[in-house]
Amino acid sequence: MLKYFQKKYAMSEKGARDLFYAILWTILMQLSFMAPVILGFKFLEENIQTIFNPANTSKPSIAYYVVMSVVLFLVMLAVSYFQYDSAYTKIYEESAKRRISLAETLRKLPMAFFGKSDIADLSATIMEDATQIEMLFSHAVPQIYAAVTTIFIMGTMMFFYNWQLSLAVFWVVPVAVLVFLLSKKFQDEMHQDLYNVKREISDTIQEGLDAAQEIKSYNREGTFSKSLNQDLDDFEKKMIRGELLAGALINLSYVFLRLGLPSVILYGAYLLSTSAISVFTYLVFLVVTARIYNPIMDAMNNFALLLYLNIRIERMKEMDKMPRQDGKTKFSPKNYDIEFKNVDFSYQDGVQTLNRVSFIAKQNDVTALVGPSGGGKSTIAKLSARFWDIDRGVITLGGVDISKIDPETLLNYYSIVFQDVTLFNSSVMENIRLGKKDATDEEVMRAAQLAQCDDFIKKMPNGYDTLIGENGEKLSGGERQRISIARAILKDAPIILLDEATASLDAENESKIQSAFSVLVKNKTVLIIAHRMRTVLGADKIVVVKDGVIAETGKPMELKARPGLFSSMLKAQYQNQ
Ligand SMILES: Nc1ncnc2c1ncn2[C@@H]1O[C@H](COP(=O)(O)OP(=O)(O)OP(=O)(O)O)[C@@H](O)[C@H]1O
Repeated sequence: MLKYFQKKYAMSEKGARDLFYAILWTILMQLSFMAPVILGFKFLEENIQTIFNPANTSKPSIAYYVVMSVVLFLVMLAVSYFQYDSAYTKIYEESAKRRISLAETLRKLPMAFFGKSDIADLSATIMEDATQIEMLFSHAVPQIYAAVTTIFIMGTMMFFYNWQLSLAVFWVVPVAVLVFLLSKKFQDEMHQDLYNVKREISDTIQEGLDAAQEIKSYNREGTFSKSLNQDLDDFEKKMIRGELLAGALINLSYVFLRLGLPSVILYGAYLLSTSAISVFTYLVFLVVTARIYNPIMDAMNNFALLLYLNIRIERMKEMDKMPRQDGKTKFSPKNYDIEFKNVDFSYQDGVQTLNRVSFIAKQNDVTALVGPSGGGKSTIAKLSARFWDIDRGVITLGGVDISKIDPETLLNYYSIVFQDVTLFNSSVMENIRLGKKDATDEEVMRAAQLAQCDDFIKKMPNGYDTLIGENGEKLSGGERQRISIARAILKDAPIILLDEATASLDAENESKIQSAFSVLVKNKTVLIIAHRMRTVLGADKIVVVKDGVIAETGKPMELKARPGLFSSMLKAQYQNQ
């Protein structure tokens, strides 16, 4: 049973055990709530017998019923407390743990996962899905199991008491359940459909927010909001249509359930007229029938909710199954050479991006990755810091296979200066301090000076305390990159991954960035995606990448002298200048 819960509802072992206890206590609670009714009937039976049969002088003991009532009341209180504790407190604890574990999973997922499922979707899974599932396990699941068990127990007792009247009570249940199940398939499809549309809409909104600048600059606001409105309209129509149809089917099954009471009234009256049952039995069945359908309806409602949430649980299982990037957190490389040995890599199955890539980027050397666009330069640079895990071959840092090292530990050894610099809406000081959390203000300022940031920062209204706006929108491209270089200088990691700016910078910015680079790369292992002649020719080693394979490697002057891809690229660039 516990294993079943764990697997079916993607729960931890403790969570499954807590759910089991929550169900058990809910059953006990429902049974304890029935006990006073039974006691009441017993009391009535004894009194009615005295009314109908005056010869029977045995008086019921009032004291007995008073004591029993008090005892039952205390039992009900105690059981309710345990039910509440197990169904709410414990289940909410599980849910909090589930959120933390999802967040932990996210941290350990390879970057590849984030390409496929975007952030809006992931945060929806963590917050929204986890909240819905929390509700489900604290309310719906214990109630479904408890209702089914309680009704089974009550039904059996009633059949033993009077099987004919019990048939009149229960014939409606299988019919109603059948209609309900018929709607299940339809509801499943509808929910999956709606859920997908909803995800698409949040994706569109997220995309719109991310690309707000582009949408504005290309005057595409009208088109964007038109397509969003269209999606929202579709969603609304689908939802109304789905709700109406599902609602109609569910109501039909409720109508069947409601037919139970008239059946008991009519059939009971008939049995009474033939003296097959006593007035008391008739009364008992009328009272019970009036009450028994509500828990059945609740169970069906909860079951519908469970169907809806199945899709969410499946998605959580999907995330749990993703391969995680783990590894040792203790790591001491003997040097900072990066070596690729026969590395194969693909972003998607069937499309090989890198094919048997082998080269060494030596410590204290600048290794330049050059080659045509789309050849795989950025991929190589990112793989060297384990942004993704490779398909075949090995990448080592100081002789240690990086796939065996925890990604966060590994990243401590890298400074990454790419074009897509992420800046935060806080002060310039804090943005640079990101390179080294505990750096003093003096250290930050010194790094900024070395990265040639000092002059433009001092011109800002509040100097280092100026807020630089969401993603640094108040800064120019060259200034943003210099901030990111300052971060890297502050971090002072032994390996530098650099993506040289492709956008044309003005002469002043260009020369400042060059001097900032030269400070940054001193005595480091430098892997640079190079676009400019000056950088390419100044490198210690060139690795030419084309269509995912290494076309040539060597010193710049050697390659220049030799006919090949590099020399023809050089010629082409000179001709363009
Ligand atoms: N996240 C990704 N998912 C799927 N495919 C990708 C991804 N990133 C890159 N690619 C593909 O991998 C191939 C190599 O891309 P990569 O960015 O490494 O080339 P590059 O040489 O750095 O190009 P450029 O000089 O234009 O930046 C390209 O075909 C690209 O479309």
